[in-house]
Amino acid sequence: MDAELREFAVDLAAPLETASGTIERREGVLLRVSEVAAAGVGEATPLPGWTESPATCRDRLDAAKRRLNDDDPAAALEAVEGAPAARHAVHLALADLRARQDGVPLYRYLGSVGRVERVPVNATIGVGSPDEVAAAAQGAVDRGFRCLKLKVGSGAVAEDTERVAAVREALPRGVALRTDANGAWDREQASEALRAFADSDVEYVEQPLDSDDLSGHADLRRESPGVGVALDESLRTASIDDVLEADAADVVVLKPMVLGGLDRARRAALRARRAGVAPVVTTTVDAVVARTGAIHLAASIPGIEPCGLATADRLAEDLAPDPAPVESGDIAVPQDDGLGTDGPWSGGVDA
Ligand SMILES: O=C(O)CCC(=O)c1ccccc1C(=O)O
Ligand SMILES: [Mg+2]
Repeated sequence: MDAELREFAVDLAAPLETASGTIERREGVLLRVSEVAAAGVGEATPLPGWTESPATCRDRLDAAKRRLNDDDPAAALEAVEGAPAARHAVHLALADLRARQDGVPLYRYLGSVGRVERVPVNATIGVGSPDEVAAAAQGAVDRGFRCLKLKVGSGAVAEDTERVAAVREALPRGVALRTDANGAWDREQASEALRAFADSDVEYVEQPLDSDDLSGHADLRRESPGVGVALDESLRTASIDDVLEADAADVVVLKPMVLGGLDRARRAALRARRAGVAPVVTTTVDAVVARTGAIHLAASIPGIEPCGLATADRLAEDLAPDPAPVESGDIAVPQDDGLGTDGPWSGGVDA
C-alpha cells in the first residue's frame, strides 16, 4: 500500500461565527492510499477548539503514513487514536479504497442496505436584522429548501425572538425552522428563548447552553417541551452515551471530523436513534473530500433528518468539482464506487 499526504488551504466566502471564534479559512491535510488497482482519499481539517491542533494532526498523520506504507492499516488507525481529525482522514481513505475495491458507493460500504438517492439538508442563515434574515429565509425557500437553520445568541434574547418570528412569518406552511445558539445563553436566557420560540414553531435550538452543562440541557428539555434541544459542541467532550444517560438532548448534531471518523459518527447516530434521539449529520465546513464523506454517512442512516451538509457554498474555492451539489433542498448522493471524488487527484493530474 502506498500513502501520500498533501496539505491544502481553502478560504471561506464569508466569515462564519461559532462559539469558539470566527472561521475565515480552513486548512488541512489530504491522505491518498493506493494499492495496485484502486486508491482511496481522506481529509483531515482540524478546527481549533473542536479537534486536535493542526500540528498534532500533522504529526499523527505522518506516523499513520509510515504504517500504511508498511501495509499495516490497523497500526495506522492506532497511530491516530485520540486525534479525531487525523483519524477521520485515515478511516475515510481506507473506507473509500475498500468501497471502490468492493464496487459499491461509500454509503453502502458504511452499512446501508438499499439504494439511497438523496439526503435532505437545511439552509443555514447567519446573523442579521429581522428584515435581512426574513429575506434570506425567503431566498432559501425559493431555492427549494424545506428546512432552515437560523443562527441566534449573538444579541439579546428579545432580538432573537423578533428575528425568529420574522422568519416564521415569511415562511410557507410546512417549512421546518431550527436555530443554533452555539452555547451563548445562561439557563435563564435559554428558558426565556425556548418559551418564546415555541410561538414560532421552532423545531429545536442547537446548543442553547454551555457545552459542559448536560444537566442544564436536561432541565431545559423538561421545563420547555415545546421546542427541542439539540447538542453539538457538547459532543466535543461528552460521549453519545453520556448525552443519552443524562437525557440531555432530543437531537444530536454529529460532525465526523470532531467524532474521529465516519464509523464512529455512524455508531453514535444509530445508538442515539435506538434511544429515541434523532441524529443530524453536519460538517465543520470542510473541503470536498470530507464533506462528501459526511454525505455518504448521512445516506447510510435510514430516514435521516435534514442535515447541515449544504456547506459547499460557504467556501470561496474548493479542491475539486462538487460531486454532490444541493438541488432543491436535497443533496444527490454520488452513486459511483467509493466516495465519488478523488479530490485534487482527479484525472490523475498532480495539482
Ligand atoms: O450545521 C450547519 O448547518 C452548518 C455547519 C455549522 O453551522 C458549523 C460549522 C463549523 C463549526 C460549527 C458549526 C455549528 O454548527 O455551529
Ligand atoms: Mg451547531
